[in-house]
Parts: sequence; C-alpha cells; structure tokens
Amino acid sequence: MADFYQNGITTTLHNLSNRPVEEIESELLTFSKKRPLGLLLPSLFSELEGKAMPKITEQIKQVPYLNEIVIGLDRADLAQYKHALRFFKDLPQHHRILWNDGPRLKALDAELAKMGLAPKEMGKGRNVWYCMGYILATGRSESIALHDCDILTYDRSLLARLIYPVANPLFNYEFCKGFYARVADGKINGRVSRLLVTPLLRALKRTVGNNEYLEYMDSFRYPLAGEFSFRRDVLNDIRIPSDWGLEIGVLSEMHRNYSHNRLCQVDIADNYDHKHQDLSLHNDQGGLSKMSIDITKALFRKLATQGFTFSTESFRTLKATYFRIALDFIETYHNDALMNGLVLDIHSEEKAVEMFAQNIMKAGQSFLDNPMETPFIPSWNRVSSAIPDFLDRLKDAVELDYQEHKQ
Ligand SMILES: O=C(O)[C@H](O)COP(=O)(O)O
Repeated sequence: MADFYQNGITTTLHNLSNRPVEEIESELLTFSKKRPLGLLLPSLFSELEGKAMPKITEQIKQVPYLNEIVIGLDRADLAQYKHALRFFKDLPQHHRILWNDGPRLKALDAELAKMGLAPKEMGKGRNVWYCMGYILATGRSESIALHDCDILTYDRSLLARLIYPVANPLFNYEFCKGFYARVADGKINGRVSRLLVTPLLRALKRTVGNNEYLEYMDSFRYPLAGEFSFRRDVLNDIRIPSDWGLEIGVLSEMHRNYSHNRLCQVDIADNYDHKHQDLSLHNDQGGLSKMSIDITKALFRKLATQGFTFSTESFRTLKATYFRIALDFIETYHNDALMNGLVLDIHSEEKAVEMFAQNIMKAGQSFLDNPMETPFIPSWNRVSSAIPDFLDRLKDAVELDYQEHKQ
C-alpha cells in the first residue's frame, strides 16, 4: 500500500485501495463511450518469441474497453510479419500491425527521407512515431495508452490504471506517466533511473541553479518508465527523439506544451520486471552505456533551449557533483534494500555510477562538438504540412499489408 504524498509539481495518483481490476474496467467501459480508448504497443519481432509478450497478449484479450490496438512491429521479415498476424489474430479488439520493415512502409519512409523528414535512427522512438501517425490517421481513439512489450510482471490492471487518468471525462489530463517499483527476484533494479537520472537532476539543480524544468523532471517518480498515456491531440505537435532519449524527450515536450495541471503520474503496479540490458562498460554504442549518453544529452539539449550555456568546465563540475550525490544514493538504496530483505551489490552499483560519470563527460563533449545534431523526429503537423496526404497513405499502406497477408 502506498502513501498519499504529493511530490513536487506533477500530480500523483496513487494506489490507495487496490481496487479490483473489474471495477476499474467497468468504469473505463463507460468512459470509452465518450472517449474511445486505444493501446499502442511498440514491439520487436523477437519480443513475440520471448516470455513476456505471450502473457501480455493473453491479458489484453480480456480487456473490454479498447476500441483499437496498434502494434508497431520492428525487425520482422515477411515470414515474421505473417507470424505476427497469427500471433495477434485472436485479439477480440480491432487491431492492426505496422510492419515497419515491409516494402510499403519502407517506401513511405524513403519518401520522407528525401525531404529530410524521416527518423534518422531505427529504434523504439521511430516505431512509436509511426504508430502515433497511424493513430492520428485512423482517428479511432481519443485517449491512448502505450506500454513496453517486455514486461514480465504484466497484469491487465497495469493498463487499466495507466489509461484511467486520460480516459475519465471528468479529468482534464492531457498526459499521464506511469510509475512502479522496479523490484524483482529480491533485487532493486532500474539502474539508469536510480543511479543516473535522479542524481543527475539533483546535480544539475546544484550546478545550473534551481530551475522550474528540473523541478518538474525531478517530480516524476519513474522518469524512464516506458509506460504513459495521452489524449490524441498531444500527437500533432510533439517532437520525439529517435534514440534512448525518448522517455525524457516526451516529458520535456509535455513541459513545453502544457501547464502542470494538465499532466499527472499514476501508480500502475506494485512491482515490475522486464528484460535487463548489460551495462556495456567497454562499448558506449550499446547497452546502458549508450542509454545513459542519449539521456544525458537529451537533458543538456533541453537546458540549452532554456538559455543555459555549457562548457567543458561546467561539465567537469557537473560530473564531480553528480558523482558525490550518486555515491550517497547508493548508501540510501543499500539501506532500503537491507531493511526490506533485498540484495544490493554495492560493487556493481559503484561500477555503474563510475561509468555514468564518465558518460556525462562524453555526452557533454559530444554536445559541444555537434551543437546542431539532434535526434528529433519532426512533428506530424510538419509532415502533414509538407505532404498533406501522407497520413492517409500511411493508413492505407498498413491496411493493404494486412489484407494481402492475413490468412
Ligand atoms: O529504467 C532503467 O533504469 C533502465 O531501463 C535499466 O533498468 P534495469 O536496471 O531494471 O535493467
């Protein structure tokens, strides 16, 4: 059971009563008559063959209130796309799969690339972006939830709690971020969130000075959660990064576009486990190392748009401040773990913090070397203004793929 503390400037909706999921779902069903509800699932083909996705799909089959499910499928050849069509076939809700590697969607991507409008990197950001365009094109959903496809502890109450704040017509939220405790197998996980993001935000507050944006970011209990929900109009004017800065980038965009009372966060699960990546200590092009660089750059870029100037010296100071704060956090997490009978390996935590500290310098250097380089994908408003019928053709391409290959 959680407490009811409101931390910082973002409204927090807690789980104070463990309401039965059926009860929430029956409310959602009523809401869905006024605000049709959708679900966006960005997935890799390999996730269909993993442990999490079959269970997630079984749970979603029982969800009564969804008007549309949009699955973005990455890294699938034709046989794998057909496999995916079979995999999702029994979903009772209307659903379509964006076969991102298929010839039709690739041709559309090439058309955008010619005009400098296509995402520059493959990955979850790109996948989510195309699915968002598709949702705009179908107009079938008014409020939409998005969650990762590697959640091992998935239960359909996660979805119900995630979508509720943007589904209830009495609420005025445009966007809602999920949070949970990433505790599994007797361990406290969430290494990047705990050991990089929170201490870095605290260090930035100390070095660049207290700033409303940093306060806002720090008020999210799990800023890296891949789970969030939003009203459809959010999609027109959002610029999302195609790299690992996606989650931070989405929060930053919400900060730019809406006032605080339109944003909230919600407790969606008692615990959460997912696929864990390697730290990737010796290769900053992969694993949590690349993730930490992308995330740090996303924060620097946002602060630069607010008029802050950075230099090698300021990054050096930031690194030192971060390092001290992060080491103190390890002690806090360790004590929390001990009291709860959990395990926390101080040595691996310190190794992670040392790597993140180095990556703050790398992110800083890369920011100084290439100030104009951004991973942002253009907003759908911009694409539609350049190519007015693009969204319709995206919708048609998804439908043609489906009609051609469904069995
Ligand atoms: O949320 C995070 O911090 C990263 O996704 C890493 O998570 P993990 O430590 O649970 O693998």
